[in-house]
Amino acid sequence: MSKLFRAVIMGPPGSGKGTISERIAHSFGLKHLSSGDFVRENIAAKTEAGVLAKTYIKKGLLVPDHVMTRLLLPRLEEMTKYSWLLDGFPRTLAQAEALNSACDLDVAINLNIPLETLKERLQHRWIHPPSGRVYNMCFNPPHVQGKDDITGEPLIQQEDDRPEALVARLRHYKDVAKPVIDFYKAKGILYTFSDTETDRIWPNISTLLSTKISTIQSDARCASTH
Ligand SMILES: Nc1nc2c(ncn2[C@@H]2O[C@H](COP(=O)(O)OP(=O)(O)OP(=O)(O)O)[C@@H](O)[C@H]2O)c(=O)[nH]1
Ligand SMILES: Nc1ccn([C@@H]2O[C@H](COP(=O)(O)O)[C@@H](O)[C@H]2O)c(=O)n1
Repeated sequence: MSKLFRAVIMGPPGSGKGTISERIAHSFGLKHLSSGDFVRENIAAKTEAGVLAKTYIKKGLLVPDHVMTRLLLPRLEEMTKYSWLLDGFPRTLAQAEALNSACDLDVAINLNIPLETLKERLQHRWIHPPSGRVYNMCFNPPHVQGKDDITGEPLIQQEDDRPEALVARLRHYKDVAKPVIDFYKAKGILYTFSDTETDRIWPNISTLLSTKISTIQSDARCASTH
């Protein structure tokens, strides 16, 4: 039986986590678990955690660790039989430690994208909330402006993408990201990718994952024959 592969992808708002996660899920057959989409589902469903989370997101702040951990860890327990890529969690050291107590990770991908690039991208981001599909008027525009390619339903811009909320998000992200990056660096599983374009980063991430996943599968084959 091949060993399961578990990874997280980290980076500031607008760094391309969702975009790259979709490519990874499609290319390597991993389940893409978007913590942001999961939070938005809970907000839409008006769950207790969702109502609480909304009060923080409206101010461009991170949702408290205990709320995010209480949301995500039971979701991961449903995924014990799958290889997965977790997007947007952990965002703090407390979240990383909680995740570490629940499961072992093989790779932590860290996207290092310049501030001006992030601002530019998020000003042009449009999403289709029901599906989570993400568009960008400069990078991947919808076929019909303002409409989702699949359903034709209206696209929206997220409240926390507004320039005034974005400044708070980016400042807050910087404060909390470094201990998480150091945590995974110390574990020897951190891989950082720096560029302004996803299409230039993608081949390097694809090569890393091809190498890591084939190594894990060959180790599992060796273990099963001994
Ligand atoms: N111009 C440009 N836009 C990009 C590129 N990569 C992604 N985008 C767009 O930039 C925006 C942000 O990308 P996402 O994948 O949503 O980034 P994220 O890290 O998931 O963002 P958060 O959900 O806010 O954490 C989206 O509108 C993407 O379509 C790129 O290489 N160039
Ligand atoms: N670990 C996390 C993940 C998400 N949030 C909040 O949800 C918002 C949307 O998440 P994206 O990954 O789509 O950006 C995000 O802006 C945070 O407010 C969080 O607090 N902690």
